Amino acid sequence: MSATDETVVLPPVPAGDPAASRSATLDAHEVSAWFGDHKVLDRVSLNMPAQRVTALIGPSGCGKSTFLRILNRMHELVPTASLAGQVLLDGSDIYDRGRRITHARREIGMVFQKPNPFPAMSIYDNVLAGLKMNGIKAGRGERDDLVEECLVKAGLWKEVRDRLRQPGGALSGGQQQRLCIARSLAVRPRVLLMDEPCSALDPTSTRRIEQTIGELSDEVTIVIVTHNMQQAARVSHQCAFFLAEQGTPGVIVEHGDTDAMFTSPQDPRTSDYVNGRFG
Ligand SMILES: Nc1ncnc2c1ncn2[C@@H]1O[C@H](COP(=O)(O)OP(=O)(O)OP(=O)(O)O)[C@@H](O)[C@H]1O
Repeated sequence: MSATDETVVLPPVPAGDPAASRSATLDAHEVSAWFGDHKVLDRVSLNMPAQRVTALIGPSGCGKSTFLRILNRMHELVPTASLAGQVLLDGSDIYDRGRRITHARREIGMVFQKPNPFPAMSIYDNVLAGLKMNGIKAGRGERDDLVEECLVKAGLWKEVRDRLRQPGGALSGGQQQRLCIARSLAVRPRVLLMDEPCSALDPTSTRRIEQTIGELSDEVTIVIVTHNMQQAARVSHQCAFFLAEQGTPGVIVEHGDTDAMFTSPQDPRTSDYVNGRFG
């Protein structure tokens, strides 16, 4: 990422209930994707409601990460990549020609599989790193408040409040991942995408991140890719089961309320997958 030429101000914390209002609904409509002439997703539609956690599940290679990256315009960073369809953020298409790519990425943040803080940069500066990249101005007092706000929300404040000037790289893996979540939150996104955020973490750190996801879900829409069925059951409100059968592009076989997907799936392939019979 690079600094942008636009200068914007930090979206205000809404008065009253800060949680309620920035979360937005994301709607994927008939999304198809290719790498070169290899089609990897075929007309995938999914509604990801505001203030809800949506889990994307399915075997390796079925297109979950590609779909996730399409949701904040990261797919187009791959030179051979192309796509069709629409992604609507509260009704407006993030791929509209008049819409800046930086705007989509600011509104729709991403947390990756491997924690990727800037290791030599202080914890404090790590949280604020996204502001500079997005050309967001904030005064000193505002920055201090924002660092505390985001670290509290990411569930890290109590552990680092006395060492904010120490390097981010000195934290444990789980703490680094929560620091990355805090960094994503600093630009006040409306949606947070998480691509297997716990796969590099131990069980204790994993449960701590899951707790953070639960705490955040009121204020930011969360879409998470996970291979861990217990995790999908624990953290998500709804699930979408992706599958790419015998070299065909990935599709959503079934989606719906998480409890229903796990207890009474409609499609036998979903049942087989959530019960660990393949994948
Ligand atoms: N940069 C790329 N260039 C070419 N093909 C790619 C690229 N990234 C992914 N693919 C292909 O797209 C298909 C979907 O991959 P994707 O990573 O989205 O699946 P996934 O379900 O997230 O898999 P996993 O669970 O293993 O991460 C696969 O066939 C993969 O090989």
